[in-house]
Amino acid sequence: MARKPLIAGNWKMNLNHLEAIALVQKIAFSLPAKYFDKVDVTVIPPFTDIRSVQTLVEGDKLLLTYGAQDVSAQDSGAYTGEISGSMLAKLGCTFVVVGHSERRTLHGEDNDTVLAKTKAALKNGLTPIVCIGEGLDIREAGEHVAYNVEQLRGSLAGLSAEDVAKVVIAYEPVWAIGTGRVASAADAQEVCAAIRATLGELASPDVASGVRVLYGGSVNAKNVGEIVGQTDVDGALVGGASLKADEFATLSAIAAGGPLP
Ligand SMILES: O=C[C@H](O)COP(=O)(O)O
Repeated sequence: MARKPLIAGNWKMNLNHLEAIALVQKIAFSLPAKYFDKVDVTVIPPFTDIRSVQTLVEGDKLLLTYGAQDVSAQDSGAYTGEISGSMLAKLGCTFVVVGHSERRTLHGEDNDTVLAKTKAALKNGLTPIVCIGEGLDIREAGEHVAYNVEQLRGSLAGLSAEDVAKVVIAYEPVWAIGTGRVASAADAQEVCAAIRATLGELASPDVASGVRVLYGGSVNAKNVGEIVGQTDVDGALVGGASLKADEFATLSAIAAGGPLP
């Protein structure tokens, strides 16, 4: 099944709502409509920026989409500081990142939490970008494939095949995030292929062939071409390089197969 590449820019805790508007305007200006036939491009700003991004995207009829970096597992109620899936859906979000390694590590999110958040996203019509990835110790021990398969199984446990078909998976080796140390294209392919095979077991080979599997970790305009050129890599979850309009537009264009903007 042909899978349209997805480039998702995770801004993390960067840019206020005014800076967000400026960045989205610049990206939209740098990436003309013709590219969007061949690549989906989304920005994932902090919660406080989303309403401003929504107003801009809807007002100017931009073709890029947007999402959130996290979602509560709960529907509503006494959960101070949490943001629900229905709130994000109301803001027109397409995607929500769940289980990013920074949430797993810094906020103690385990697979059960990630699964609950994945379900909350699906329940509200949001596409979860479910993140998995191994630390350096696991990689050096040569246990990275088994580790990622186990994390994937835990994060999607019990989902119906119909729901598995709706998710995006992001493989982000923790040692490659924000370090400038990108996994080789072969490293990315190895794990992304194992992810797809596991999705086939969890749902069906047909479902697995339609799910987008992204790579994330120090992706930039120089390395994105080789990475998304791999059979089982369908795009990228981009951190640092997504904060620079020119670079993000360029790497999106490369993922679209060119030409450069
Ligand atoms: O969500 C994005 C990833 O954590 C990658 O971040 P990075 O591109 O800055 O390494």
